[in-house]
Amino acid sequence: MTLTSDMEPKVLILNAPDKAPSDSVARLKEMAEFYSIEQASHDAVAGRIAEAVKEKGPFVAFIVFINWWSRPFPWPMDEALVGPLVETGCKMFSAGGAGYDFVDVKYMSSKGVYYANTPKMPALRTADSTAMMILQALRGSSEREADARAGKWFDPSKPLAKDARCSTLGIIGMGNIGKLVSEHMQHFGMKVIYYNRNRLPPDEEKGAEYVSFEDILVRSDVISLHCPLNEDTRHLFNKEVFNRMKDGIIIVNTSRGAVIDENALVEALDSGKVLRAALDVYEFEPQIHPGLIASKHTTLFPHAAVANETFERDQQMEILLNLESFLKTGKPMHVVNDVS
Ligand SMILES: O=C(O)C(=O)CO
Repeated sequence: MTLTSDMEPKVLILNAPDKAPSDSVARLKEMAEFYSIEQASHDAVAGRIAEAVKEKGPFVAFIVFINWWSRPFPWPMDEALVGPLVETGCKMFSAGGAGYDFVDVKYMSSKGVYYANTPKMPALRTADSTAMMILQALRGSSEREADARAGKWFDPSKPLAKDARCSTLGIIGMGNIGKLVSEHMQHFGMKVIYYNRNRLPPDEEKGAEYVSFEDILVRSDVISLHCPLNEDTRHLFNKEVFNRMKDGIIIVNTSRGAVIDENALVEALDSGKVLRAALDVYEFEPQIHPGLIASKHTTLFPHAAVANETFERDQQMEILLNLESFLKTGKPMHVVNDVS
């Protein structure tokens, strides 16, 4: 759909884009009228949307400025939440996040409306943090730090750090984040193998070797997860799959918590099958499994791998670019479901 000049497009926003550069916001204000509602629970936001549609609609787009830390989330972004917008002609939805497991994309596609994510800006930060977490797990930094804080000097009888140069990294999911992690870790001398639904074109592999899922399990010393959460990947790592991995495997997860069965991971950490785990995401956020907190062999982040002082500015910009592209061409920049 292309917006014609005789239309005065209205855009509904959830929270203000308070970190985006003011000139980009001003530019968009010349292209559309904005109405905003505030973040709350799913049902409260559903009510606010229905009211806004009735009083100020119809809207052509709905964009959302919330980050991973501000609760309550209004998710899922489903028919109950956005139905009144869809039914009155809203054609584009966008929120921050490379992941979009909180969006009912099937519903949006069935209604011929776009969902646009922000794949680029989170990827840079998450890949940096993942590289740090892989190194931390290889070196057992949490155990070392706990010893130092407890006044215990270095004890070489404990398992020594693993050498990145002698280790193979298995990446599951070779999208924007997986590719950056592959490049980062090759700089530290790791051999990188990857599994993805489809093999990448050779010029995008950049030294990583495409292998089967089974090969990832049996050849990797470290496995880093970068796949989306969906029906196929929920509990991809379960008890039976952990058992097929090398003894002493290291698991790093900055994708989505539910890709791992957390009970099975805790069991595998306790038995030593998994030597260490470095995690940013959890099955039941914001709760962290008590077994992961109790384990000496975990490095834990509170879904903050993406967070740094420039992130919100850049993510808000990426959402605004989706909107700008939609207002100019009828199609957002980063569509997840190409309904055109
Ligand atoms: O971008 C995302 O999907 C995130 O979860 C950021 O950590």
